[in-house]
Amino acid sequence: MAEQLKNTGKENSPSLLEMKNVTVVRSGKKILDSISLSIKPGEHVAIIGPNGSGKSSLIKTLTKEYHPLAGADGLVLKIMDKGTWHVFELRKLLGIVSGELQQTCCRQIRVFDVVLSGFFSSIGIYYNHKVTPEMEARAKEVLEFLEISHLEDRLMCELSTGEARRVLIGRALVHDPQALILDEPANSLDLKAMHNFRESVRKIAQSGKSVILVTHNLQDVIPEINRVILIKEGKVFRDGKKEDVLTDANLSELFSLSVKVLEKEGYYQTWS
Ligand SMILES: Nc1ncnc2c1ncn2[C@@H]1O[C@H](COP(=O)(O)OP(=O)(O)OP(=O)(O)O)[C@@H](O)[C@H]1O
Repeated sequence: MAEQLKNTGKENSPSLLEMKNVTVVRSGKKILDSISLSIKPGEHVAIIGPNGSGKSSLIKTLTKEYHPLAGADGLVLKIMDKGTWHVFELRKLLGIVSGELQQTCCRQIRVFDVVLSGFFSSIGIYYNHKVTPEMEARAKEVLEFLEISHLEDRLMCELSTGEARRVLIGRALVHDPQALILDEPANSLDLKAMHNFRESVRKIAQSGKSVILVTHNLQDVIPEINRVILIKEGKVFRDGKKEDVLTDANLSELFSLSVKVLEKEGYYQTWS
């Protein structure tokens, strides 16, 4: 407990996420190796690592797609201070946007229905879903907030990658989750789409919701993020204040490549 408080400095608030000694084995290989980290509600964090370092596996462990090795010494995996969650409850608590989800959602479904389906952790609305006027009003509010109301009647499969990514943020936000988790959010976005996407994420971060960004690209790290966790070979390699962690030495060691880090107006870039 004392260790956890020392990490955050916020003595009385519960953790949004808490992991201690989390190890995940798939196909006989340790893909997460004794991960320990704690994230407070409202904190904005970037989780950065090279391809195959374990970033997506970390998210899948949070959403219970992957399970930690039972019996590890001092194992803790808690979300909002609770160890046991129904998987649907959990998905509502954490709004998740990933490339995988985008592929799954690329169907003949109306944008408005995709956003509404965030209430049901489904993709699209089905006969057993009871959509209330309050839900519809909230979906409209979210579309407005993200400045994509004009897309509401379009079909998901007809949207550009950038448009679809913002719709999925809407789906993730509609049920007012504690945190928005973005897994490789800016992949395949062009300059303008990336700019629009970042502006939407900045607005969400400024609204007080936690933003947890998982990426291998420093350019995705919005200025509101002030903590960075580096993941290497399934382990936490560095964890701390953005300006202390995003250094030439750390990034060179992380990517096993001589890298220079450039910072401009709150945004970071690497040069190798
Ligand atoms: N279900 C699985 N079965 C076997 N190996 C897996 C499984 N899921 C992940 N892995 C392996 O675990 C390692 C970490 O994968 P993960 O997808 O978490 O990496 P990542 O950091 O998200 O990579 P990327 O940036 O390429 O998406 C990889 O070596 C991957 O092949």
